[in-house]
Amino acid sequence: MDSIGVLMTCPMFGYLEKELEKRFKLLKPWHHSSFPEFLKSNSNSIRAVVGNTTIGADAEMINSLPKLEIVASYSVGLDKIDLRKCKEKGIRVTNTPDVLTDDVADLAIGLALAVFRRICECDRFVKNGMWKQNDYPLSTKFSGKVVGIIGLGRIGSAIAKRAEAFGCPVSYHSRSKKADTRYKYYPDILDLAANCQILIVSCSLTEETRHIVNREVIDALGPTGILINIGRGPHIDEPELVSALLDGRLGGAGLDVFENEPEVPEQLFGLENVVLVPHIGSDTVETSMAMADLVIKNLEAHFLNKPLLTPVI
Ligand SMILES: O=CC(=O)O
Repeated sequence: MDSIGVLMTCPMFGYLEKELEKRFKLLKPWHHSSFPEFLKSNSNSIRAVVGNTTIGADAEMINSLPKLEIVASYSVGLDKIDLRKCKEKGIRVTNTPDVLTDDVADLAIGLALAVFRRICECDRFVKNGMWKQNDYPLSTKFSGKVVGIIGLGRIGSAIAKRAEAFGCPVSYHSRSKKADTRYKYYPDILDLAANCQILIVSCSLTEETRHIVNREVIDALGPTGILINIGRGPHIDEPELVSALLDGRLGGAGLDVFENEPEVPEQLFGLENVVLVPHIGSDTVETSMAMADLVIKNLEAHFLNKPLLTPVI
C-alpha cells in the first residue's frame, strides 16, 4: 500500500502521522506555500484524504481530486466534509465514533462542575496568594440540578448517564423522541431550556442545528441557567451568548467550541462564570490513539476491499 497517496489536510496527532507514513505515501501540504498548488500538482495520486475538525474535505477539494476514493476523518463530527458531494461522486466516508464518547461526556460534566463550583477561579485565587487575605465566596451546588441535553446520541446519552450519577434529573430535545429512554422529551427546545438549569449542546452540526441555541433559547434558560457546549461553535449564536453573559441574562457558560476557532470573544475572558477550553473534548492520549487506529484501520480495510469499520457513506 505504500504507493497509495493519502493527503493529510493539516497537522494532526504525531502518532497518526507516523503510522500513516509507515503504510502509505503520506502527503503533507502544510510544508508547501500554497495548498491549492499542492493539490493541483498531486491531484492524480491522492486516493484518500485524512481530515479533521479544522480542515476536512469541502466540495472544492473533492472536485479537484479525480482519483479520490475515501475521506477518513480523524473526528466524529462530519461538518467539515461535504457529504452530499461525496455521495454524488461515490466517495466513501468514515469517522471515529464511540472511541471518544467517554472523554467528551467527561468534559461536559467537568465544564458544568467548573462553572458551578468556580474551580478555575478558585485555582487562580490560591495561586495568586489571595487566600491569605480572604476566603473564596460561596459557589453553587451542581448535584441535583436539572440537566437538559440537546441531542441524545452516543455522547448525549453518555452525558445523561453521568448526570444521573450526580442525582441530576435529565431531559432532552432532539428531532424525534427516542423509544429506548425514560428521560423526559421536549419536542420544543424552548420548553427544554425553560425547564432545565444546565443546557448541554451535544448534537451534530447540520444546517438544521446551526444556531439552534439563539437569543430566545438563551433567554428561556435565563440568569440562573448554565450553557455547556461540547458540540460545535456554530450551534450557538455566539454574539447573542456574549451579550447575554455580559448583561447577566445568562448564569454562566462552559465552552469547548467556538464559532471561529481559534478565535474566542475576548469579552468572555474576564467573566468568572465562564470557563473556556480549546476544543479538547477528545484530546487525551488514550482516545487520540484509538481514533488514529480507527482512521488507519478504515483506510486499510478500504484498500484491501474489506468492509469499513465505521462507515458514514
Ligand atoms: O470535535 C471532535 C470530533 O468531532 O471528533
